Amino acid sequence: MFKVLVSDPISDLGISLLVEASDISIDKKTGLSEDELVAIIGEYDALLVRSQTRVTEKIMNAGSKLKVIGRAGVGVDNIDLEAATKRGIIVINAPDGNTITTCEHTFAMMMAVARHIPQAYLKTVGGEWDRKSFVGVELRNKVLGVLGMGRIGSEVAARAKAFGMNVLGYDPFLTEERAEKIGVRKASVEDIIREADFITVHTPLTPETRHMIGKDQFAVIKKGVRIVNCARGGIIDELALVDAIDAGQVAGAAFDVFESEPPAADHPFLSHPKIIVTPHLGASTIEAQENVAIDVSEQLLHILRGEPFKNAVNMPPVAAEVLSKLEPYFSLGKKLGSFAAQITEGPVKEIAIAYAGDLAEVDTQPLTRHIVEGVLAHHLGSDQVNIVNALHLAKNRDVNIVITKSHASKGFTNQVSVTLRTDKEERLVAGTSLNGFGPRITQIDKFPVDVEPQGHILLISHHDKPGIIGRVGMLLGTKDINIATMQVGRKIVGGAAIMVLGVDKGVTKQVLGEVSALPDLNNAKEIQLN
Ligand SMILES: NC(=O)c1ccc[n+]([C@@H]2O[C@H](COP(=O)([O-])OP(=O)(O)OC[C@H]3O[C@@H](n4cnc5c(N)ncnc54)[C@H](O)[C@@H]3O)[C@@H](O)[C@H]2O)c1
Ligand SMILES: O=C(O)[C@H](O)COP(=O)(O)O
Repeated sequence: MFKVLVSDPISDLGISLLVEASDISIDKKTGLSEDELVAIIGEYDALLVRSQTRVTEKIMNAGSKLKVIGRAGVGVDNIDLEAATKRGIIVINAPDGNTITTCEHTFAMMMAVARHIPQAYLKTVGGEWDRKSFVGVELRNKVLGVLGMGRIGSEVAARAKAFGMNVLGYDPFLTEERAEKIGVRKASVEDIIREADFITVHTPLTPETRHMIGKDQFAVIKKGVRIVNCARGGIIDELALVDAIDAGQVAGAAFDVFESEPPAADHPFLSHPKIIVTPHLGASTIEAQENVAIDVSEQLLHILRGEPFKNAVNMPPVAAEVLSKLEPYFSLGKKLGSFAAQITEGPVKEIAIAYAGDLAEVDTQPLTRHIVEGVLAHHLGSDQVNIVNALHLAKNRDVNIVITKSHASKGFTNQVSVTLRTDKEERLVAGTSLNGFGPRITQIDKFPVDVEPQGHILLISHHDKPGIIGRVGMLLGTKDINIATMQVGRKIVGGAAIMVLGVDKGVTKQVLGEVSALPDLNNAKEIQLN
């Protein structure tokens, strides 16, 4: 049974998938402090949050069973991603579910600031019939500058066109072709600052976007501009904005987000007549909350159940067509890494991975993660390593990872080989996935073999002499160890050879010692693959 803690208000309908799952138990505890979370997080396999819960390193360190943090929404700036990656905790989000909702809120804010709606409402309900103070402006024929043309920015641009606005878009990834397709003019930040009557920001908050519009930009910004921020507090310098409004440079602003949330009671936005605010409501619709909760719940279930998943924030995304090529090799890759680690003496200095065949054509990094996980888990413990932190842990331990690729694959469609280098030796294990037969180990060191990577395996190195197989079989028989499969490999008659035995149960060190002591035998090792 997996335990999931929901620590922010998340749609009940959206998480019904989790509620109904027989292998999941859910606790909802919202509004907890960091210390309160630290005290209970140790019980949970997964944590589900929105933007209120700050998931700090301290909380993760206390989450000894924590495998995944799900963010029902886009922004993950409330989650310490570096700490999560270090600890191998997968962070997932729901990037698509609240796009339209936030875009619509942006529009509501833009229209509200253009027509002074909140200010007029307050006066009207206060008993005043003031029609003079609230003369607004039309959106039609105005220039809208959109900073950040991702999911939300692009939807805002599309709606702005329907309002007859001329849209300028800036985004480092906006190509001329895409701009043309969306119907916006590709512009620079400077163009937008100089030309736009309305500016709306839709970027994440990064060191680069922090105070993207600040004192310097307000000094040259088009007089009378109105500014909307439904993305993240801090993209626009709040104090510089207040000064620019007071100086008559900016006509008004509409903010859904703040540099610090909730803002202090004396925050200048809260009492400014030309600034309208909402309390981070961009994603707060019934539809969006259901969407994001459904998306994140689905992914969370996949992760807890060990199934493939998408939208991991602390791992690069994998295209569906790449994933379909790599997926048959994930379990094999981990087993090759584990096999190699179990037969290699000394601390690993280098993991050399060779991809041959069709695999050479795709981005194999996800598979590399599984292989490195297999290698490191043998030494660090399988509860300490996973595909999220495997590369990070290898780097921290100065383990060099070398990848080579070639199109030739010795007759197999694909072959993956893992070579571990230590101060003492270099060992190689290679494998493939055979259509209809599944994963196979195809080579151990220089010896070609055909071994199913499963269960208890005895790897015996010996001299190729008559009678040796019988002696090993006899000895194991007297110890009540049944041999399920057997493979022998040699390069030349009478030379060095290996024997790979699949056995039905584990072999004690003592039995291994006795096998190794048999005449013409060099050594025997047991490998366990789950
Ligand atoms: N107010 C809310 O409740 C709410 C709801 C949803 C999303 N958001 C926030 O809105 C923002 C946009 O969300 P999205 O889903 O569109 O994200 P997205 O990733 O689809 O788009 C962000 C875009 O910003 C661009 N960008 C990055 N650095 C930039 C820079 N220096 N200049 C210009 N563009 C830059 C990226 O290239 C990307 O295209 C995020 O900050 C998200 O957290 C807020
Ligand atoms: O990044 C997001 O998805 C938005 O800021 C929404 O945050 P919320 O889930 O706390 O409303």
